[in-house]
Amino acid sequence: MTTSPELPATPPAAAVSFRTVDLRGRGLTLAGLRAAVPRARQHTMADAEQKVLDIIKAVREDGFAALSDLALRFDGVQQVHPRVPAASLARALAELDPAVRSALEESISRARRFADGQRPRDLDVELGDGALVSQNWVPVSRVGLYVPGGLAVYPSSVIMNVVPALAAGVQSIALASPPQKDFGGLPHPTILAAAALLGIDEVYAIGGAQAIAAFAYGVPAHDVGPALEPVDVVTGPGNIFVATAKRLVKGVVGIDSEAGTTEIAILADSTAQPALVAADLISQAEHDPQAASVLITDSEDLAAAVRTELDLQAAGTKHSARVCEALSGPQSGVVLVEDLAQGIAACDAYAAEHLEIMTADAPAVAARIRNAGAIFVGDYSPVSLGDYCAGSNHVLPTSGTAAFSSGLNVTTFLRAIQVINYSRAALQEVSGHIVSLSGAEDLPAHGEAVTARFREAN
Ligand SMILES: NC(=O)c1ccc[n+]([C@@H]2O[C@H](COP(=O)([O-])OP(=O)(O)OC[C@H]3O[C@@H](n4cnc5c(N)ncnc54)[C@H](O)[C@@H]3O)[C@@H](O)[C@H]2O)c1
Ligand SMILES: N[C@H](CO)Cc1c[nH]c[nH+]1
Ligand SMILES: [Zn+2]
Repeated sequence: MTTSPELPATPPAAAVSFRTVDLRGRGLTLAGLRAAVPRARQHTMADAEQKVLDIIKAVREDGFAALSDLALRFDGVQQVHPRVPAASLARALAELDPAVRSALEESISRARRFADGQRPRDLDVELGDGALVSQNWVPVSRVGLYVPGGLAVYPSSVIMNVVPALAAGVQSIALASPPQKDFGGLPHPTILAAAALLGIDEVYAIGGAQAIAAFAYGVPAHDVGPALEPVDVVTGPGNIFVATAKRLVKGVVGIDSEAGTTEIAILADSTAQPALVAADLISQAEHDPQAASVLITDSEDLAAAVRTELDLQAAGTKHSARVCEALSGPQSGVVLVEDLAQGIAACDAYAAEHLEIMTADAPAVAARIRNAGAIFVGDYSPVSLGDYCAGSNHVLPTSGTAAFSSGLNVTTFLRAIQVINYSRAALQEVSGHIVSLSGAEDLPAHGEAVTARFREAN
C-alpha cells in the first residue's frame, strides 16, 4: 500500500483579484507602514478567539468526552480514546512508499545536522576569586508537538517539530495530529510513519485547538483509557484555530511562536523573473484560503507581469479554488514602493513568515532585513526548499510576530539556568554594595541576609 498524502483537488475557481497598495510618495512612518501593508481581517481573528475559548473550556471541564465530541464535530470521526496504538505506527512505517521514505530520511538528515549546530554552549565566568557564575542550557521535561492535517497533511512538520526536540535532549515527547475519516480515525499514515521513523511512540489523533488545550492542561485518566499528561512546551504549525489556541495557553505552557496561517512576501525588482515570482506566491497560497501572498516591488512592469502569470498559473494548479481565494483576500496583494530602501522598510513593517529576496545582489539586500521568520535568498532558494529539505525549520512566526519571535529551533526546548556559586570571601567583597543597594530600595532585610553571615558566630 502507498501511504503518501492523497487529498482531493478543490474545484476550479474564479480569476485572481490581487489588490494593489501604493506606498509611493506617502512618506509613511513605521506605524503608517504597518497599517498600510496587507493583513487578514480583524473580525476573522476575533471570531476564532471566541470559538477557541469555548473549545479550551470544554477540554478542561470534560476531558476525553469533549475531545470525542470535537473529533465528531470538526473531523467527522467517532472516537473512544485518541491514543494511536503502537501497531498502527509500526504498520504505517512498514507500508510507507519507498520514495517518500527516502525523501523523509534526507529531510531528517539535513534538519539534524542544522539542529545539532544550533545547540548553545554552557558558560562559566569567574568574576573574582571564588565568584563563579555559570549558565547551563537545560531541556524542558515534556513537550507536545502539533502536526497539522486539515486541508492538507504535513509529515514534513513531524520532522520540523521532532528533530530539534530530540537535539535539545527532551525526554518525553507527545505528538498530535487530526484524526482522518478516511484512515479509521487515525492521523494520516505518512504522519504516523514519519513519527515511527523518528522513534516517537506517544501519538494522539487530536486536531485543532482541542489538541493544544489537551497538551497544555492534560486530560485526566478515564474509563476509556489512560491520562494524557500535561506538557511544558507546545510547538508546531496550524491554522487560525491552532495559532489562536497557542496564543491563549501561552503562560500556562511555553510555545515556540504563533506559527499560524502561512505567509509569503517577495521583495523583487525589475531583474526578477515574473513566472518564478508567481509560482512562489501560489505555492504558499496553496496552504489555506486565508494564506497571505504579498509582492513588494518598485517595478510597475514586474507587478503587471506577475499579475498575468498569477491568472495563468492559478487557473491551472490543482487547488485552484483555495489559491484564488487566498490571492484575492485582503491579506494578499502587490505593494508598490518608491525604491529598494522603502521596499526594505515595508518588509520590516510586514515581518513576513517567509521573505524571498529576488533583486540584483540579493545577499546584500537580505543582510539589511531586520524582521522575517526566514529569508530565502535569490532564484534558487524558494520557500518550497525550506518547507521540505533545506535543513532549516519550516515552523515560523506569522501575523507580524516575526518582529519579536523566532522560528522553531533547538533553544525553543531549552532554558538557560544561571547558577551562582560564591565563596565566603567573594561574598564579603561585595557585601557593602549589597547593603547599600538594599537600603536604596528600602528592602533592608536583603542586606541583613548578607551581614548575618559575617557575624562573630558564623
Ligand atoms: N506558520 C507555519 O510555520 C506553518 C507551517 C505549516 C503549515 N501552516 C499552516 O497550517 C495550517 C494547516 O491547516 P489545516 O486546516 O490544513 O490543518 P490544522 O491541523 O491546522 O487544522 C485542522 C483542525 O482545525 C480544526 N477546525 C477546522 N474548522 C474549525 C472550525 N470551524 N472551528 C474550530 N476548529 C476548526 C479542526 O479541529 C481540525 O482538526 C494552514 O493554515 C497552513 O498555512 C503554518
Ligand atoms: N510553508 C509551510 C510553512 O508555512 C510549511 C510547509 C509544509 N509543507 C509544505 N509547506
Ligand atoms: Zn509550504
